[in-house]
Amino acid sequence: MSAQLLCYFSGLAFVRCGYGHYNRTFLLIWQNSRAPPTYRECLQQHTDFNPPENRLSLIPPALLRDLGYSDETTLILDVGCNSGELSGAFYKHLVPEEQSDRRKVHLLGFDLDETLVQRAQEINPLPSRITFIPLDITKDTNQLQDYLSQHGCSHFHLCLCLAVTMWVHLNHGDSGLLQLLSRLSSMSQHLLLEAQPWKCYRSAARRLRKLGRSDFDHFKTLKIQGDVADHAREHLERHCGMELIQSFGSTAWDRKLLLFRKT
Ligand SMILES: C[S@@+](CC[C@H](N)C(=O)[O-])C[C@H]1O[C@@H](n2cnc3c(N)ncnc32)[C@H](O)[C@@H]1O
Repeated sequence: MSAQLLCYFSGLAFVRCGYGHYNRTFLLIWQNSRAPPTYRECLQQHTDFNPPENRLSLIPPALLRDLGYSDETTLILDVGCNSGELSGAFYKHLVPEEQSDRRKVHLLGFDLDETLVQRAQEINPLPSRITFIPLDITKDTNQLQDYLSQHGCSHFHLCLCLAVTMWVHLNHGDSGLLQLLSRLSSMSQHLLLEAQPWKCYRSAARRLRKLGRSDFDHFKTLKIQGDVADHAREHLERHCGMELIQSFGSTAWDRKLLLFRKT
C-alpha cells in the first residue's frame, strides 16, 4: 500500500491511499468557500473509487474491431479522465500490448482539474499513444479540434463519457447537460455513456452540505431527474442524430453503459 499526501494552496488537501491502481481515496477538506464545488471536494471520505475493472469487465476487448476500426487511425476521447487510471486501462483493454505498435490508436484524455491531469501525465503508461490535457468541456473546445486536425481526422471514432454527466448537470443545469451531449455527439462517431443515476445527485448534494457549503447552483431547479440515462438517450436520439446500438448492462455501481452511434 502506498500513501501520498498532497496539499493544495487552493485550500484543499487530500490523502490518497492506493492498493495497486487505486482503491481508496480519503479526502480531507479545508474550506474553500469561493470556488465552485468540484468533483474532488464532494468526494470527502469517499472510500470506493470506482475501479476500472468495474467498467472494463463489461466492455468486449474487440470493441474497436466490432465497430469497424481495425487498421486506420482511430481516435478515442476520454471526457473527464480524472487522474488517467481508467484511460490507460481502457486503452490497454482495447489495444493489447503486442498490437500497440502496429495499430494507430490514439487516446486523448482531458479533465478540468489541472492537478488530476498533471497526475495523469506523470503516470501515463503510453505517452506516444495517450495524451492528457486540462480542459473544461463546457467552455472553449478548440484544443479538441486541434488534436483532430493533427491526426488528420474530422471526428473522434469513440468518445468515452463515464461518470461525468452529473457534475456538468449539477454545475451547469439542464441546459449544460444537454449541451454536453450535443457537443460530444457533434464530434464523435460513437459515444459510450455512463450517466450517474439520480441517487448519486442526492449523495453529492448531501456531501456538499456536510462540508458546510451551499448546494450546487442548479440542484433544486433541475427538471431532468429520475432516469437520467434515459433522458440522455432521448436527447441523443431526437436531437443529435445518434442511436443506441448496445447496452453493456449495469456496472457493480448500478449504472448502465450505453453505446451510441451516429446515424
Ligand atoms: C467521477 S469522475 C470520473 C472519472 C473517470 N471518467 C471514471 O469514470 O473513472 C468525474 C470527472 O469529471 C471531471 N469533470 C467534471 N466536470 C468537467 C468538465 N466540465 N470538463 C472536464 N472534466 C470535468 C471531474 O474533474 C472528474 O475528474
